[in-house]
Amino acid sequence: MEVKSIKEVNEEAQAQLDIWKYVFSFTPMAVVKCAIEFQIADVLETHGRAMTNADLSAALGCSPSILHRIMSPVMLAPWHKLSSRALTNGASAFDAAHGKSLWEYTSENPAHNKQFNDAMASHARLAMSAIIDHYPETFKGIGSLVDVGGGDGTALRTLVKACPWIHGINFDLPHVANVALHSDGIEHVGGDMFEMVPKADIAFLMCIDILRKCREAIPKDTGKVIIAEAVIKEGEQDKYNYVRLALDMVMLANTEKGKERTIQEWEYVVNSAGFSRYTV
Ligand SMILES: C[S@@+](CC[C@H](N)C(=O)[O-])C[C@H]1O[C@@H](n2cnc3c(N)ncnc32)[C@H](O)[C@@H]1O
Repeated sequence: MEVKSIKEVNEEAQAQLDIWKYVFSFTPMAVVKCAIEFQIADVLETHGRAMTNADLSAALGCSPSILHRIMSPVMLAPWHKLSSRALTNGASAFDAAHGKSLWEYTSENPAHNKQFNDAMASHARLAMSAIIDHYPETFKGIGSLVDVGGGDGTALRTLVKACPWIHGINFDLPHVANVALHSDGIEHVGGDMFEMVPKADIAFLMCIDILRKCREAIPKDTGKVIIAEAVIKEGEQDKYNYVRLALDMVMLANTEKGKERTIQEWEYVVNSAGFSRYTV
């Protein structure tokens, strides 16, 4: 395995951070558009004094937890918030725009499927390389690993290249698994993760909501689930928080239930799925 110096790792992390900032630079405008659509300024003006998140969401008829995410001070900076009728109904903004979920849309549009998978692959390449650089111990001694929602298999290709002792199972929806590139040491399996996850020593997730199924897929005593996800740090202003919050807006806009989570929310999700221990 190629070993990078701390300076190189830090420089790469900073470059990735800069790129994420440019990629997501549109999100404050989306938030402002939402604030205008909600007429938040008018609601506050009419109310005549400061409003709590609970009062404001009640006045707007929208979900308090979504409003809280949109109203996050870091994302808002000088302005305010986001939403749409679709969001208050619980469907994603993507659904509202296209009349179907992102996954239905990609399954029916091969060109968009390719574009989306390519975009995810760019993310996977960077994210997996960073994970391997920072946590090489995690992958020692693993026989098999299933990447749940693994897209075109780029994350696994990166992992198996660095750790050739691992047998990789790339699991995604059939329309994604069927067009994934062949690669030695990796098998592609198509299916719905809410129904079953292929058996392996380790389940790896860069997207979430199916922890319970992952728990069933791994050995009871020795199995692990590795989750590569952001942890939102409320009240803290470290240099990555902008990216985490922007990613949360992307989830809000494109998925029905997807979100980035605080450590307390992760704790709840992990405990609810029946896991007794976790390490962050
Ligand atoms: C946000 S992408 C993440 C891709 C990749 N893991 C990464 O982080 O770069 C989510 C992936 O989950 C897949 N997916 C969505 N719903 C699924 C389901 N019900 N069963 C299996 N895969 C699903 C999508 O096709 C997509 O490839």
